[in-house]
Amino acid sequence: MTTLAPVPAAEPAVRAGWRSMLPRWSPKLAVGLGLIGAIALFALLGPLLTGDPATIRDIGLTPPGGEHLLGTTQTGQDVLAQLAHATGGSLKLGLTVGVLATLLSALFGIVGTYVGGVVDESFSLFSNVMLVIPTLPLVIVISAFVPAEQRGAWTIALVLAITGWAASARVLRAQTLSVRTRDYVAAARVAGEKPWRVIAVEILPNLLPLLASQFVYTVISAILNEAGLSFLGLGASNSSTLGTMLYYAQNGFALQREAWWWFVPPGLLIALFGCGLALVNFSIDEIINPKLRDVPLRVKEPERAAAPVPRADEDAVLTVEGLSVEYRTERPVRAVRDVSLTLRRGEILGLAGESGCGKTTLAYAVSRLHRPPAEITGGTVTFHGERDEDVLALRPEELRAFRWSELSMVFQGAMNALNPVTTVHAQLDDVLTTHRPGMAKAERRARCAEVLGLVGVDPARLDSYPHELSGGMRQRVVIAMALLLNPQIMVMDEPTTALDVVVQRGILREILRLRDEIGFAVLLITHDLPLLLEVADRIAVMKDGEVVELADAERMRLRPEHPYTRQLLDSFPSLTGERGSFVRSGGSSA
Ligand SMILES: Nc1ncnc2c1ncn2[C@@H]1O[C@H](COP(=O)(O)OP(=O)(O)OP(=O)(O)O)[C@@H](O)[C@H]1O
Repeated sequence: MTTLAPVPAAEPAVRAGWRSMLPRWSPKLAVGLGLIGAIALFALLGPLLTGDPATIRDIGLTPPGGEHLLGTTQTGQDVLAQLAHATGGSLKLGLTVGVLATLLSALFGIVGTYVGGVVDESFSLFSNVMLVIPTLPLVIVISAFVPAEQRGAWTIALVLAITGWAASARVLRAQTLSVRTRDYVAAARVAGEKPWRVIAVEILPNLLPLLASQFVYTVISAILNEAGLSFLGLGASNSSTLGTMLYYAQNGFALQREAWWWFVPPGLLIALFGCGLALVNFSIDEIINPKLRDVPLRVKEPERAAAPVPRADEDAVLTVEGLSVEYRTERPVRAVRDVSLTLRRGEILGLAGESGCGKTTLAYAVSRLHRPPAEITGGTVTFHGERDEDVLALRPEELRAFRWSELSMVFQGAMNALNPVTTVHAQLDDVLTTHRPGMAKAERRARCAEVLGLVGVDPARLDSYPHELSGGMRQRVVIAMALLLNPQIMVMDEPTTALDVVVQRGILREILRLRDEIGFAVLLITHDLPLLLEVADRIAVMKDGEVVELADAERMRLRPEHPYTRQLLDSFPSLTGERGSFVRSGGSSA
């Protein structure tokens, strides 16, 4: 595949090596790391700066002030000093439980599932049993069973880890079952990779966001559960945690005595720490999934003043003028460069070119379906309906109406776009209820049956589910869906590539017939130039994001002008049955 040359842009600077693996610095990540860092620093340095938290003074329940920044407890102990020690205790306990429970859930949820058979069944049974045992009573029983003097922080951590892994293991098992059957995992197994490597390299990276969120959840619930246990007097006997602080505040009637400084700071710290972990967790998705790394989550489309281009040709239905699209990634790619095209009413305009030349990007941009990091950097797309409309300047509600009513789309692999759990009728009907709310039910059903008939599918199939149809039938249903509202333009990107040649030709013949009957225009994208020579009226050839030649199909077949068009034509078996030079010189059959 040809990849376009990166744009020689100065910004954004390319991050090299391992740094390119890191998520982009975002406000979320900064706030999350800031919160965790500040709390961890407070836990580390606080005890050194605040003195002994156990010192009893004769100034019980003093509100925050100069000498005691966070006031004192009932027995005159400094709340700030207690908070610093307790934060350290809670963080250690939360992180220990988080690590232990995550390891247990990974063992039972991932390894067991990957190994399969009896191991999976027994691991799954054990997880289920652990899941149905009510956690809090079990924790209370185990904690109560251990004598108070032996009930240290480690014992509590162990108890919480043992009771806290099962739910995560269930979730991980479900996800592992799904990932285990994916093609790339099967390919790794066939390639002879060892089981531990398949788990570590193929499966685990896909589960990391899940593991990370389970870890965050376990840490937070460990801190909260420990607070609950301490509250009941079953917490660690030899350590101070935020939970024990809350326990003593409760016992000292802090709430009734309006001593908010005793219980608000520990509660607030638990909430802030959870918030920080959750924010960092969002950024972990970016580390794992390269697709998310460069994509701004929210992109505000630039406001454009409508600049419709008057039709140059009486018959024009769509004019694309100087359109440029760029992928704003680490290495920006100018996928479409200054493309100008005119689509005439009722014509089939073919768009051909090798893989990666920008055909799909152009189709998405024309339909305004491009998503970040793709950005339209220049040009106009004008639809010539009752009046000329600048498609790139349409507001969201105008765009929604424009898309299916005036311009519909059939994209690569569209037959997989059908929802497997609803009938063909329900899916066709959805389009009508959205765009034609005034249409009666019987009328809608009749229209759905009519379009199915148009594309050569028996209307009796309306009540079938997609899995009950062949690939060719599903593809026809998708085309029927695109026809429902009688659009003036259909953008078809490789609409038949997944089908065998006979079905492919059948569907294309159907499209030609429908075009003759209904009169819509088609922008037909494919890298199959000979196919375009058969069905298209005019053909545009793209290379490296630019249209290098645009001509009538007949002229292009007989007298291709651009060397690249000639090369492309030569690379297919010729229409007269002889093989093209590319195939011959390659020495192998195409
Ligand atoms: N999300 C993306 N981020 C960065 N670059 C991208 C992205 N999507 C596509 N590209 C690049 O844009 C260029 C055009 O891709 P596009 O999918 O439009 O090609 P195409 O002609 O439709 O190819 P094919 O026929 O294989 O589908 C390619 O160089 C591709 O690597």
